[in-house]
Amino acid sequence: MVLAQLGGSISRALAQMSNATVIDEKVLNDCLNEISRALLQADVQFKMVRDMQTNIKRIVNLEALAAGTNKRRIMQQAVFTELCNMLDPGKPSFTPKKGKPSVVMFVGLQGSGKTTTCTKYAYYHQRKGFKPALVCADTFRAGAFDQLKQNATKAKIPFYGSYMESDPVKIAVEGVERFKKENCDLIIVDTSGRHKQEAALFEEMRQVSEATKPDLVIFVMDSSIGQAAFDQAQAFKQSASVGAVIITKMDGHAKGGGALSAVAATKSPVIFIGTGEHIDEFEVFDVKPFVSCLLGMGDWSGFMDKIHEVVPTDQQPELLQKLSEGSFTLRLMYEQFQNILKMGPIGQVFSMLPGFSAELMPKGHEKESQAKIKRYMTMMDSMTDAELDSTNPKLMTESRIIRTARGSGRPVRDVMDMLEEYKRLAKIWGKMKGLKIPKKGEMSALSRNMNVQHMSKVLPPQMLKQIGGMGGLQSLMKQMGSKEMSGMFGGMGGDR
Ligand SMILES: Nc1nc2c(ncn2[C@@H]2O[C@H](COP(=O)(O)OP(=O)(O)OP(=O)(O)O)[C@@H](O)[C@H]2O)c(=O)[nH]1
Repeated sequence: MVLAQLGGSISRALAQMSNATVIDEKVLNDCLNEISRALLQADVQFKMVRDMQTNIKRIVNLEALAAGTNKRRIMQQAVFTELCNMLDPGKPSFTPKKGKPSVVMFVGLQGSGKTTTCTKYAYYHQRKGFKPALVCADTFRAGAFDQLKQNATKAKIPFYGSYMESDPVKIAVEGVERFKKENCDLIIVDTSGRHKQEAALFEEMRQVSEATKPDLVIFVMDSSIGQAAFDQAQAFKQSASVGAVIITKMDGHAKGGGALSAVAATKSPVIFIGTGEHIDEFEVFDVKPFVSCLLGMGDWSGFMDKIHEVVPTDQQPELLQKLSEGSFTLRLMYEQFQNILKMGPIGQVFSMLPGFSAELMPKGHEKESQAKIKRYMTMMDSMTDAELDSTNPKLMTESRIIRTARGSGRPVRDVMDMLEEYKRLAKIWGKMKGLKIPKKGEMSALSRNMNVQHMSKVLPPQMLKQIGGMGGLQSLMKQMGSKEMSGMFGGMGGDR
């Protein structure tokens, strides 16, 4: 991904700004111009970049910037918030429910990865306990039905299509009716693509949509199309009521900024991204980690922030040490589950540890998520110390899985689910291998900055002004030690 380049350019712009002795309007403008240039190069649409620039100028208080020692962070936070807002259209998309038949129609240009993505989407839901089915209403591309058939057979997903029939509407209607009768709860209709946006394609899409009345229309977009993303997404939105977006080929050389444009054009959220040709190279899309990555804040500082928020202070050095050695074990996962459960009602926990949010705790399903975490912990209670402390999932042989299932009174499938979850998290957290642990002083400086940020939100604005804004608060906390300050102002009610 070329996202790293974007991160690098933004980091350089921020560093230049924080090195300036005096922060005035010009320095701020120069920094914003640099950031805008970097975003444009990453294929974010021009108008969006311009709006973002205006918004940041409105948010960032020049006085606070001048006084605060951590200018870079203040700006970075502002850019981060703006990009997150761009990617969050403010309303979640339709989500299928198990046991209740839903029809989901896929649209997109030829070669965008539509057919592959239909199967990935079906497979993802199948693993979550859905009964999906695939309908090939793509009669335009020779070979489309064969491709879908092959993919579906591999994933053991029922499919419907025809070599003879040339009317996509007829096939779509027949397929949907048939799978409704067969009690499938997620009927996925793959439609034709074209090499470019053209009237015939849109008319066909409209007819299929009218005949099958989908609960959700997903627009599939190739991430490498660059600045064309906005117009393409908008054209699809105008012809079919697109309710969600999936961006494919994020593993390639795409710059990633197109995702922002697609959301803006369709006013619909990105729900998944494709990260490879294989059926399981498909990830739930989570706005915050994506933007962290886009800004190059990613792995290190974003990760640290989250650890500071969720992991108790005394556990932090040990956790970081283990991660730097690349040993994310089941025991570590267990301890992080404990931390999350201790934080109280999950619904109120705004930020979670990296990787823990979207997959494990989808919004609106907090109760189930909490129960799932407890179930996972019960299963881990039946594992041996060697298993918990190992980073090698192969230790969990078939017989050990059966034994753990029996020991915890859970079905074997649940143990396998838990191990899958572990593998997923180990992949995310494994990226921390080789990280440089901050020295003691650096660590407390980091926590202090976190606390300054937090305090500035918690304190009534009047009081913050009296203290001398962000800069005043920062030096005050330095003098008093951030812990005492946290104690002093604790319980004043914050933003979460
Ligand atoms: N690297 C990578 N390749 C992908 C991804 N998604 C799809 N592809 C590949 O992109 C190519 C086109 O995918 P298809 O699924 O055939 O595209 P389509 O949009 O259905 O094309 P039409 O049916 O002609 O409209 C195939 O070679 C896929 O394997 C992805 O996330 N990453």
